[in-house]
Amino acid sequence: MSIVLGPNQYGKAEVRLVRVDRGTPRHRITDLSITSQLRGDFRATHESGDNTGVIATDTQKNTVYAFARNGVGSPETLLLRLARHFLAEPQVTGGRWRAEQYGWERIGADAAGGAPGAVGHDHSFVRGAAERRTALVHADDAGLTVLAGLRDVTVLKSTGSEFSGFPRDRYTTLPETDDRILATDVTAWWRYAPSFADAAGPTDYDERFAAVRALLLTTFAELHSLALQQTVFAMGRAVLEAFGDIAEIRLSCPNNHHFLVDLEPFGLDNPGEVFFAADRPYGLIEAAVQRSGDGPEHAVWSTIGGFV
Ligand SMILES: O=c1[nH]c(=O)c2[nH]c(=O)[nH]c2[nH]1
Repeated sequence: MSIVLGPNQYGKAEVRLVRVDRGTPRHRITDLSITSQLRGDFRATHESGDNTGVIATDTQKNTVYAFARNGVGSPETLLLRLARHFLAEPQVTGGRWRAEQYGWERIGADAAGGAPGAVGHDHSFVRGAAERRTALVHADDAGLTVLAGLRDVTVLKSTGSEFSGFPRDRYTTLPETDDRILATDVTAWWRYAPSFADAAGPTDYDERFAAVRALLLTTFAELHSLALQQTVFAMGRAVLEAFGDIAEIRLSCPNNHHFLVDLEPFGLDNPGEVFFAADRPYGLIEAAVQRSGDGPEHAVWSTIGGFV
């Protein structure tokens, strides 16, 4: 038996990049965390420390900043530029480039009765919620694959959610309910079919991201939910029905339980108004929503940890 090197990749993780577009007095900021990882023929460095072919992780980081000098565009476009740049080196045969984008809102943008025209301060911002936009470009022998997604989009509906009809055994204590709070932090990744990037004209990843996000949220809001599982599948199905060039979508949604507090000891009723928001344990509902007849699992999914 001999010991051999298995799959490997390397690069710089979480390169923090803030880009200010100051072409007009009304600045725009793009705040990203980017991870670049290369795959290919890196046997020599692992086996003998021969770094002849190793593109230093420091160089990968610097490339991110240098590319940002000409503008970032969408996270997907920046990642595609990075992928194509590194893939031009003969020893690089694949890789994974990943971005998380943090939201900043203009200060004053939410002020009631604002003046017509541009809303919010020109160059002062307040960091938004925990929500992040995500993007990933995966390269292997089969070519480039683009995923887009979002993380930790916290949503809650105060009615329009039930949970009943589940089996009861000697360990079941959960009461059935026909009216509960449904709350979750939506994390989703969707995979663009090659036809999305191949369409005539520039691919508008920003516009598509906004449309998918809006559809996920309206579906959450409008479906009368009999289970979080039903809501999760409906959100994914709505996206695939609306966009033929999205091949599949995967969702991961914790059930952020809100338990009705028993106020009877205080001589009070509680008609669905006072809740205890538990943070753990939580249900965790995950599903891939796919088109029937699609082939085996796409290789990109094995590169994303902690996801169905
Ligand atoms: O929407 C739900 N799905 C479950 O599977 C489940 N299990 C549970 O205890 N509460 C809920 N809610």
